[in-house]
Amino acid sequence: MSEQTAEAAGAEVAVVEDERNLRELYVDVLSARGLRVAPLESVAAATAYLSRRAPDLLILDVKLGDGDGLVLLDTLRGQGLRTPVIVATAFGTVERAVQALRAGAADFLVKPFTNERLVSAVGAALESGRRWEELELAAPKIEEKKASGGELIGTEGGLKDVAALLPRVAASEATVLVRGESGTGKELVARAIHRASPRMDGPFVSVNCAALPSSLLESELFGFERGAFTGAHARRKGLIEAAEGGTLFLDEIGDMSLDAQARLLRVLQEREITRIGGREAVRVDIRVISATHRDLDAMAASGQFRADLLYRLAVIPIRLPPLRERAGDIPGLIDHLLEKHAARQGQRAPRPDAEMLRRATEYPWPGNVRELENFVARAVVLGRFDTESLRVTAQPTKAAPPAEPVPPHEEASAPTPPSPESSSVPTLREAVARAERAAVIAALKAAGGQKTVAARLLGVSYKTLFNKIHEHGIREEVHIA
Ligand SMILES: Nc1ncnc2c1ncn2[C@@H]1O[C@H](COP(=O)(O)OP(=O)(O)OP(=O)(O)O)[C@@H](O)[C@H]1O
Repeated sequence: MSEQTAEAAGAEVAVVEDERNLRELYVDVLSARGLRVAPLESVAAATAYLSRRAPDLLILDVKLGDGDGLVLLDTLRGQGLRTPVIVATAFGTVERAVQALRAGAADFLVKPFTNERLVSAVGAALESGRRWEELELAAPKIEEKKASGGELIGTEGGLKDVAALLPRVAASEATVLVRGESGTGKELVARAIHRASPRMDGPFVSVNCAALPSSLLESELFGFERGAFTGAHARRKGLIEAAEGGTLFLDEIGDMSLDAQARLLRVLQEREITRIGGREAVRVDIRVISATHRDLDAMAASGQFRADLLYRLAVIPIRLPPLRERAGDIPGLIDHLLEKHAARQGQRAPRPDAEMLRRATEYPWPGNVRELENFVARAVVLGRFDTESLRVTAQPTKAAPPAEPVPPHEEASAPTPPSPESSSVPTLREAVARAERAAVIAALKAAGGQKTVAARLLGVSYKTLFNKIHEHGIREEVHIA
């Protein structure tokens, strides 16, 4: 806890442990590091203590004389407790640990543990609590700029109808739900609607619901009042209020927790919000456009997404087709993207030849227009099309079945792409990528699809896991399978 001790000195740690010896051990070890320790022997004592005080860290035994620590943790989180929690358990199974992390624990200790393990877990949890506070209290990361965005190119697969519909959709105040695979242009469409709407001079606030753990997403969206939780030293407006007079774009809405969904439903019904920890309702004038690549109907049928919210979000549903369903649009898109990137990079665009166009239209583009755009941007930098990458990566290997394609541009951008002759022997880069992908999928499965939990199991940050999921093209079904 060396560096962290300085941060943590004087921090208050509440320890709920029914075994006296262990309680005393916590007090001895942690007080020696300059922490203030409140020993509590039961669920009842913990409940009474927490109703009066908000410690900086809570250490919670699972099996307590008068109850279950995880049930207590669940209740406390439900009541809005934001304090980081370490769960200590003698039942060192992965299931129990996963359960603890799912209930919102920052870490878990398997008994018996060493003093060093205790000290390092406490240091890290206090540090993460501090970082979390900083994150919460930092100036809001609001993307409040006017919506910029390109033209919607293409006509195939129903895109022509979408383009024809946009002006009417823009003129209305109706909520819009844009569905489509990743990279099909959902955000592009949302921005186009905003730009053509009477709200065009207002902000376009884009929020990626999958990029933040659910508790953070709620406070980002709804804001909070001073004292709503530890570290909420000042009132802060949320992103919904920041979108006042403009458009709120909720990307990856299928990743929103059920709690946040319930709050959002109230916003849509009543056009007002209540900040976290607040009582006063604040009126808001926003238009909501949301997007998802998930099957929200199936999620609603299985109770993972609120059906009543889905109806309200999808007053105007728009489906964007994957690029493989509109291969005829590919040459036009290539021209458009070449112009865009050549202008941006101040370079001359290479000219596409017939062979490249043939391969490009046959290639399935699992990353859709975004992948095509990366391919074109790379061509502008290189001064030539990396046609070979389309051929190599268009043939999925056994390790990357079509159901879960790995975005090929990752491999295509490798310094030494694998040669066709060596396809039975993976390069080290490929082998590492496969192992990494398998580990991410295994962790997501073990964590029941909860990314916060999976990230902890993998020993990486939430953001790293999020990036890896995208990098390896792991589909959402895998998360919850
Ligand atoms: N029809 C299109 N015409 C021109 N550019 C497009 C088109 N569709 C997508 N793009 C471009 O492709 C890139 C990805 O699009 P966008 O971010 O809108 O996709 P998305 O569906 O929101 O992706 P994700 O679900 O991963 O967030 C952007 O740079 C966008 O401008």
